[in-house]
Amino acid sequence: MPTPPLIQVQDVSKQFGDKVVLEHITLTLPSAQIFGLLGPSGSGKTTLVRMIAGIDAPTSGSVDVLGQRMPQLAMLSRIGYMAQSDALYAELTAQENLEFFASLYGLSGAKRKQRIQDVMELVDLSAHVKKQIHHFSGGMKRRLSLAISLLHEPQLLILDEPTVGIDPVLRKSIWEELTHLSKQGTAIVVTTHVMDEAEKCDVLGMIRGGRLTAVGTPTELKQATGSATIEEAFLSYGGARA
Ligand SMILES: Nc1ncnc2c1ncn2[C@@H]1O[C@H](COP(=O)(O)OP(=O)(O)OP(=O)(O)O)[C@@H](O)[C@H]1O
Repeated sequence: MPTPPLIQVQDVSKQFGDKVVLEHITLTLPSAQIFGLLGPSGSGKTTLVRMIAGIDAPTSGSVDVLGQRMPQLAMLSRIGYMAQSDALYAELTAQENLEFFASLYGLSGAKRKQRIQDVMELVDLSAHVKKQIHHFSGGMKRRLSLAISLLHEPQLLILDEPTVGIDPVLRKSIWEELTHLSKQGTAIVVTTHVMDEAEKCDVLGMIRGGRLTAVGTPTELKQATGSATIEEAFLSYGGARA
């Protein structure tokens, strides 16, 4: 049997009440790579990635991940999701937050300890594990949220604007890690406003007003529009300045 595509979004539309937020989105991502979703504020990026993560369901159309129809509870252990706003317990320490989420993912004992140590090193927060979250800066909370999404070594990692509020040095190291994870076989879906991040994706989808206006590698999208930069390509596909 042929391997199913990693992600198959088929004619997906989404409405909230009367408001149409996504219209007829069809998108196939065949295998593990870094897929970036670039679009202005309010274009529907979060809505689309939430459906790929299985947190929300389409109004019409279908979403399949690794051959499984979404949303599906059993897929949660294979997907890591980092939302735009941090879902952390402010009264607990970083360690306690990590232990809580690790137990949700069924991690225990030595494995749990090791994974917590690894992900905290990765986001450069090892020195702050004993600190309560309400003492964390915005950037530290983002980094902890990223660490949590990686705890269970998901096959598919979905990151909604992961580097907002993170300084350029750490942003670079996070992107190096995403590239490293991708090379090891983790599929990554990331939403962004930032053009230099978009350049680092293997494939980009441009979204505007709930419609996918273009999909291709950064080079393909620049060539197709005769643009020197992704920002120019994005503008020529009708995007407002992101
Ligand atoms: N639960 C909801 N109920 C009603 N409208 C919603 C809901 N969630 C999202 N929307 C609307 O859907 C549209 C798309 O929102 P979405 O958050 O997906 O955009 P986005 O591209 O991720 O924006 P941003 O970059 O600002 O996060 C917006 O107009 C938003 O107000």
